Amino acid sequence: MLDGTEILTSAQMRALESRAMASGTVTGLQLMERAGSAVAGQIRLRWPVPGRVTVLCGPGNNGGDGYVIARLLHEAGWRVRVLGLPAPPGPDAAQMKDRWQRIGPILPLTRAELQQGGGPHLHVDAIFGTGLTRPPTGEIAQLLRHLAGFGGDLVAVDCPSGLCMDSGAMLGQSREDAQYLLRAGLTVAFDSPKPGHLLGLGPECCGRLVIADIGLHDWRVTGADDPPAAPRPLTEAIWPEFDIPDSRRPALSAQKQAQWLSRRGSGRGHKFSHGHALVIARGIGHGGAARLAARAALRIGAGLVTICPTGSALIEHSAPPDALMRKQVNDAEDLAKMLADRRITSVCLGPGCGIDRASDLLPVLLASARAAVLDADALTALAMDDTPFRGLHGNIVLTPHLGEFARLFPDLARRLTETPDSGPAYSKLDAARDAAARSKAVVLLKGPDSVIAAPDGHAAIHSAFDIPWLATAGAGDVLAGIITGLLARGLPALDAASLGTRVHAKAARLFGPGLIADDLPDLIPQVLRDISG
Ligand SMILES: NC(=O)C1=CN([C@@H]2O[C@H](COP(=O)(O)OP(=O)(O)OC[C@H]3O[C@@H](n4cnc5c(N)ncnc54)[C@H](O)[C@@H]3O)[C@@H](O)[C@H]2O)[C@@H](O)CC1
Ligand SMILES: [K+]
Repeated sequence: MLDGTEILTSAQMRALESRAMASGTVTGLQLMERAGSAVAGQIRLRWPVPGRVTVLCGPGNNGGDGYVIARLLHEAGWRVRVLGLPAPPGPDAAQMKDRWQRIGPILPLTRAELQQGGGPHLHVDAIFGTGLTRPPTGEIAQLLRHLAGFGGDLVAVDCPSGLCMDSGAMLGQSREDAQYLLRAGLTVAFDSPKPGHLLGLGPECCGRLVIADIGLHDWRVTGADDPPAAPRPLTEAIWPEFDIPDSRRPALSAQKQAQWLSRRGSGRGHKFSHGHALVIARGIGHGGAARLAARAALRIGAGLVTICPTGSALIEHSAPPDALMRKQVNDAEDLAKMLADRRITSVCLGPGCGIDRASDLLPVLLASARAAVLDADALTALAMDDTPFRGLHGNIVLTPHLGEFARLFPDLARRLTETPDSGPAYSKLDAARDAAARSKAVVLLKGPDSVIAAPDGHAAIHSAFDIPWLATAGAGDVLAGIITGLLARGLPALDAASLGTRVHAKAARLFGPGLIADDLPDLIPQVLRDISG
């Protein structure tokens, strides 16, 4: 199984569809037929015995897809009831509506009508898709509330209605305290996942996400000679159930990352050709986090890894792994001396290191222009600085969780907590990109929906809602170590952060529930075997 695919925003998706239609090769009506047919096909695959279905059709093209689904399911022997609006939709959806009306009636799209449906059956939500721009109100809001509470089989067309496809927020509802959430068992989206499928409330609302090919691939971005309207920059989704299409990103694709991991070199390589990583530790009694990071850096393939506590704490690090080197770093002067050795290719600062020590060592580390991961206490130390981003550069990875992010970028974090009253709502993707542009470093904003963004706007989303057991003490230290090891091996920061996030999550998936952070590093070899296959 390969995992990783391009993500398009709603605007990028509309631009892609317009390019396809402008080419004269395909019409909007044909795209709508393909979209509806993809959803009907998924329904027939998963519910092979025709039953009863209510299709809820909204005012636009999402509703148009709904009329196609109704017709195709009717032809397949389903008993179909359609609820829709009296106002005429756009020309394509209007044609699809007409075709349905030759088969059956359209009942009012109201909560009262929905409740007339009788016993258990399937519901198809084709009310709003990428065109949602404001919170649903009035009768439709009432109906969505009812759908949210009813717990039957719900299939969403493109997305559950009310979800902002660019952010994963429910418009008009706070992220922390949503009043109602549609929870589909299945969401069939078209061409590419959108950020909202992967971020925020998206995964919870979408259920199983299927991306249907509707034949738009030839109009994707291909290279420098694309017209200016081309959708870019591209983002990458990393999600357990996707296949990788042939995506042409400047950053390494997941597939190329895997090839990079398994490259063998000339056979004459020595340990320094795989880099030398330093992991800064602290005084006595605080070494666990740094040891987790160092073990992970070794396992991901850094040629050498040296753990650097204060002199008094060296003894604490004498236990295995014996492959780990130890060297005392008592102060900034010691670190400067070590970094004079150009064979040291990356540094991990933060896990268990202490805020004061991180503050002391940061200026020397930044002045050395070394690739580095700044995690945990190093992020807090940065946030306490009057000029927190001075000296950061594109080969540094900042790895904040939301709390640390709020300390470093309070205004961006605040925007994330506001209740969105129009779309596209401000997303975690926007926040990570803004933070990367401001700090000039790569930002890995951690969570079940991790976003990795570079200062130039390239970004990846890693969705890991399926592994809640990864939220365990020390898991972040292991991730910092993995990324440090990849940086040591020479991988650019955006790729090191996205590949590191992927390896980390895969290790957690392999282990399953009951995981503790100590288990993760030793699972890395198996993950590497799996992904470089
Ligand atoms: N454009 C195309 O060629 C294709 C579009 N497809 C479908 O079309 C959808 C997008 O269609 P549309 O752009 O028509 O948008 P939607 O069908 O998502 O939205 C319908 C209309 O509702 C209005 N609206 C937005 N928020 C509202 C609110 N809170 N209350 C009431 N009305 C509101 C908007 O003005 C919009 O025109 C996609 O999600 C997909 O399902 C597919 O058929 C594939 C082809
Ligand atoms: K929908």
